[in-house]
Amino acid sequence: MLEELKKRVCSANLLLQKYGLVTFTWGNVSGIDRESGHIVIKPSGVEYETMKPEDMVVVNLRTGETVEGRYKPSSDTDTHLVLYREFSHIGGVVHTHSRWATTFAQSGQGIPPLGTTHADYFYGEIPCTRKMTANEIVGSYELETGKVIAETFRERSYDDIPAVLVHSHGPFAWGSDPENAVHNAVVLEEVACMAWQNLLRDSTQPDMQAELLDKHYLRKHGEHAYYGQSTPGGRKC
Ligand SMILES: O=C(CO)[C@@H](O)[C@@H](O)COP(=O)(O)O
Repeated sequence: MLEELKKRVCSANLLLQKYGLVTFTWGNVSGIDRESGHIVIKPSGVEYETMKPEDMVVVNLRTGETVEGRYKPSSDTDTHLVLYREFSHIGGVVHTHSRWATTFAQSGQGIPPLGTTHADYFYGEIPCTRKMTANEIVGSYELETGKVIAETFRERSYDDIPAVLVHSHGPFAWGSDPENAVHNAVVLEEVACMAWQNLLRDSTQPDMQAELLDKHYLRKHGEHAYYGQSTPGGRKC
C-alpha cells in the first residue's frame, strides 16, 4: 500500500545523507497520506546505503500501529505521529542530529533571526523546547517529545516557523511534503551554523531588523497568521 509515498519517503531519507545532515542512521523522514490516515516512515536502524522503498513502514496515524512493513518503524515514530495530529496541514516531518542545530538544542537556546537566509524560511526565532520533566523522559520519551513541541507552538505559527529544537536532543522540521520538510531541515542547519558563529563573536548581537525580516519572509510566503502574538514586524492578528 502507498507505494508512491514509500518511494518519495525513501528518496527524502536519502537526501539527508546527500546534504550531510546525518551520521550513521541518526535521522528519519516521514510522509503522510491523510486520506487513508496513514504515515510512511523510515525503518529503524536501517543503513541508508541499502535502504529501498519497500523497506519503508506504514503506520496508522490514529493508533500508531504498524500496518505494513518488515522492519520496525523509526524509534521517533511517536513524535512524528503527534506532529501530524497537532499540525493539521503538514505533509512531511524530518528529525536529524545535524551538528549545528543540535549544538543549539543542547545549549537550550533558540536560533535568532540574524539574516535574510533565515528570514526567507523562518518568520522569527526557531524556538528550543523547554527541558522535559523526569517523568516525561522516563515515560514515552518520543510521545512526550511530540507533546512538548506542540506546546512550544501554542503561541507560534508552525507554518511560519517550520522547525524546532528539542532541548538536549536535536532538531525536527516539517513542511508541505517530505521533500519540503527536508529542504527546511537543510536550511535550518545552514542558519544554525551561521548563527552560532555570529553569537560566538558577539553574544549580544541583536536580531535582524524587523522590516528586513518582514520584507524577505512575506515576499516569499505571503501573509501568514502569526498566532497570538505580535509578529516580528509588529503586526497583530
Ligand atoms: O535520536 C535518536 C536516537 O537517540 C534517533 O533519532 C536516531 O538514532 C534515528 O533512529 P531510527 O533509526 O530512526 O530509529
